[in-house]
Amino acid sequence: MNKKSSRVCGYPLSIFFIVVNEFCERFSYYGMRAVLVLYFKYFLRWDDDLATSIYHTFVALCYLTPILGAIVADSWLGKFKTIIYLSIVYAIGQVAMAVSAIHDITDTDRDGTPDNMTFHVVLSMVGLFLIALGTGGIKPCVAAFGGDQFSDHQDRQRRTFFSVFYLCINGGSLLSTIITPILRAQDCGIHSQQKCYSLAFGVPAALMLVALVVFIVGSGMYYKAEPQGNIMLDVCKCIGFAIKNRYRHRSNQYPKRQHWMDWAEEKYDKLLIAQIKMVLKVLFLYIPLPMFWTLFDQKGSRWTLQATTMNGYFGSLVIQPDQMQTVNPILILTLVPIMDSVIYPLINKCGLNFTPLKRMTVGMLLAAIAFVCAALVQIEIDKTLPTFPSTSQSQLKLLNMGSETVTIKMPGNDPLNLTAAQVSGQINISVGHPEVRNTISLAKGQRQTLLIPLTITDEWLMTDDITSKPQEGNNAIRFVNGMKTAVNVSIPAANFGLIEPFSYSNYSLIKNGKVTFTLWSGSQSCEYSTDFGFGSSYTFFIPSTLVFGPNCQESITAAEDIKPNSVHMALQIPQYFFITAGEVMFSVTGLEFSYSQAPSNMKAVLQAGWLFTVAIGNFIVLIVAELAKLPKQWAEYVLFASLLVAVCFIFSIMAYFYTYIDPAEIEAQFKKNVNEDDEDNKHKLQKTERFYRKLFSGGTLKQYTA
Ligand SMILES: N[C@@H](Cc1ccccc1)C(=O)N[C@@H](Cc1ccccc1)C(=O)O
Repeated sequence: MNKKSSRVCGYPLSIFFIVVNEFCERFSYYGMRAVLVLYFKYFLRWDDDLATSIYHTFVALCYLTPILGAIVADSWLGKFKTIIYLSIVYAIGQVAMAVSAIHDITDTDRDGTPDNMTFHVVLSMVGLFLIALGTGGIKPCVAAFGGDQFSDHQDRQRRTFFSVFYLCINGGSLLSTIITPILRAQDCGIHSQQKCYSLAFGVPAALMLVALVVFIVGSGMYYKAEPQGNIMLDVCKCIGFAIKNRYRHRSNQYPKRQHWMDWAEEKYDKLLIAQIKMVLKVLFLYIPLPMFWTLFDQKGSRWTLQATTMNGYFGSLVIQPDQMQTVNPILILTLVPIMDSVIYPLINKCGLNFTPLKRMTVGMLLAAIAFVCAALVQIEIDKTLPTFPSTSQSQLKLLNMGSETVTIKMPGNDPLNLTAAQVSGQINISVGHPEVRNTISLAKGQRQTLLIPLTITDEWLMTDDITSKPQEGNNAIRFVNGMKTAVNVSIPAANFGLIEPFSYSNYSLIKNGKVTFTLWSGSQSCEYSTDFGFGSSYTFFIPSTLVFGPNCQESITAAEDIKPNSVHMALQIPQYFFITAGEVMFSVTGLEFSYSQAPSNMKAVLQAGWLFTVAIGNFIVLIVAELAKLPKQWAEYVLFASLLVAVCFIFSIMAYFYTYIDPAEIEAQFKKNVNEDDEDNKHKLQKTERFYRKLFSGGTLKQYTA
C-alpha cells in the first residue's frame, strides 16, 4: 500500500478511521478511569489512601507500557499489527472490569453486597493490568501511524491532523466522563440493586470493541510502514559502547573528546551519535517534568474524592462528583483555540519571545496555583464537617419523647431544659467522670442519643448515632417512634420497617432531592415530606401526640445528626481552570517541543520518553502521599504546590541554558558530509579503475568497482 490511497480534500481517507478509533479508545479509557476511584472506595470498600494509591499505580502503568508498545511495533510487528493485537488485550481487560463489578456473581445471601470480595479484587486487578498494557502499548503507535499516512510534503495537513487528533481525544473523554458517572449512579442488579459499576465499565468495553472494529474496517486503506528495526536497542547499545569505551580510555594519556558520546565513534555512525546527543539533551530537560503530572493526575483521585463532600446542585441539575472531571476536556476544547489564535499571537505582538520552554514553565506555575485553590476549597469543606468525638470522648444528644418539659443535670454542664419532643445539640462529656450516673453508659469515641421516655421513671433508651459522613453524597435517615403503637415508615426507595413503640429504626441511605415518607399505624396513615441535600444525616422523631391525617408535616421533629454538604462544587471550577490552562501550556507545548527537537528516526523514542514522565509523576503521588501522611488534606495540597514551585524554579534554570536545534538541518549536514565522502571515494575509485584499465588494456572491472 502506498501513501497515495484515496483522498478527501487532500487528506488520506485512512486517517478518518484512525481519528474515529482514537475517539472511541479515549472514550473507553477516560470513561473507565472516571469512575475507578469510586469503584475502589464503594464497591471494593477500600479506604481513600489505598484507592488513591492503586489508582495512581494503574495510571503510572498506563504510561510505562508505551515503551513496550514502541519496541514491539518498531522491531517486530509494525504499528498496524501492534495496534490490532494490543486493542484485543485492551478490550478483554475492559470486559474483565465490567464482569468484576457485577455484585450478583458472589452475592449468595442476596443482601446487595458481594460475599467473595477476593474474586472481585483479583478480576479487576487482572482487568486493569490488561487495560494498562493495551492503552499504553497502542498510545505511541496510533498517533505515529496517523502521521505515517501523510507524504513528506504534506506538513500542513499533518499538523491539522494532530490538532484534530487532540480535539478528538478530548471530545471522546468529555462524553465518557459525562456518561459513565451517570451510569454508575443508577441502581442495577439481578437479585438485589446496587450502584451500576458494571454498566459504567461495560459501556467503555463496548466502545473499545467499536474502536477495534473501526480500525480493522479501514485496514485496506492504510499505508503500513515496515518495522525499521529496533531503534531503542540501537540507541541503548551505542550509549553502552560509549560509556564502556570512555571507561577503557579513562587514563590522562588519551585526548579528551568534546562529548562523552563521541567515545562511540569507533563503532557507530556519526549521524546516529549526533541523533543520540539531541535526544539526550531533551531527555535531560525532562527530569523535572514528572512533578507536573504528579499534580495533574490528582484530578481523577483526590479532587474527585473532594467533590464527594460538596454540594452538587447546579439549579435543577445534579452533578455527580466524578462528573466534575468533564470540566477539563470542556476547557481544553475552548482554551486550545483561544490560546492558539488570541493569547499566543497577542504575546508575540507585545514583542515577547514566548518560547516553548517558557510556556511549559508558566504551565507548571498554573498547576501550582490550581493546588493552592484546591487547598482553599478544602479548608472551607473542613469547616463544615462534623467534629466526631476523640477516642477519649463521647458525644451525647438528648431527645425528650414525653409531652412534658424535663430538666436534665449533667456533670460539668448547666441544667438543661428540654420541652416536649425537643432534641438537644451534641454535648461533649469526658468519659469516666465520677459524677456520671451509671444509669447510662457512654461509649468512648461514639456519638449517642439518649431517648428520655414518656414517663421519666421508665427505662431510658440509648442509641448509637452515625459516626462518619454518609458516603457518595447519600443521606443517612432514621426514625424514632415516641408513640404507644408501632409505626411503619416507608418511601418508594426504602422501607424503615415496623418501628415498635419507644424504639428506633436503623439508618437508611437516601439520595438527594425531595422525599415523601408515608407513616402507617394500623389502617391510618399520613405523609411527611422534606428536601435532602448531600451527605447529611437526620433522626426524625414521631411524637406521642401525632394525629394521623392527610399529612403530619408539623408534628414530626427533625434532629440534624450531620449537616448536609454546603460547600458548592462550583468552587472547584477555579482549580480546574488553572490546571487545564497549565495543561494547555505544558502538555500541548511539550508534545510539540518533543516532536520538533527529536531526530527523524527517534520521534517515537521521545514520545515514549515524554509519556514516561507521566508514569514517574504518578509514582511520585504514591511516594509523597505515603511518606508525608499529612493529617489534613489541605496541607497535602499545599505541599504538592510548593514542591512544584521548587521544581519549576530548577526547570526554568535548565531551560535558560537550552539551545533550540533544528534536527532536520543537523541530519542534512551529516548526510551531506557522508555524500561528500562518497563523492571522494567515487573519485578515488574512478582513478584506480583507469589505472587498472590501462594495466589490463580495456578489461571490465565491475566486480571491483561495485
Ligand atoms: N485533557 C486530557 C483528557 C482528559 C479528559 C478528562 C479528564 C482528564 C483528562 C488529554 O488531552 N489527554 C491527552 C494528552 C495527555 C495528557 C496527560 C497525559 C498523557 C497524555 C491524552 O492523550 O489522553
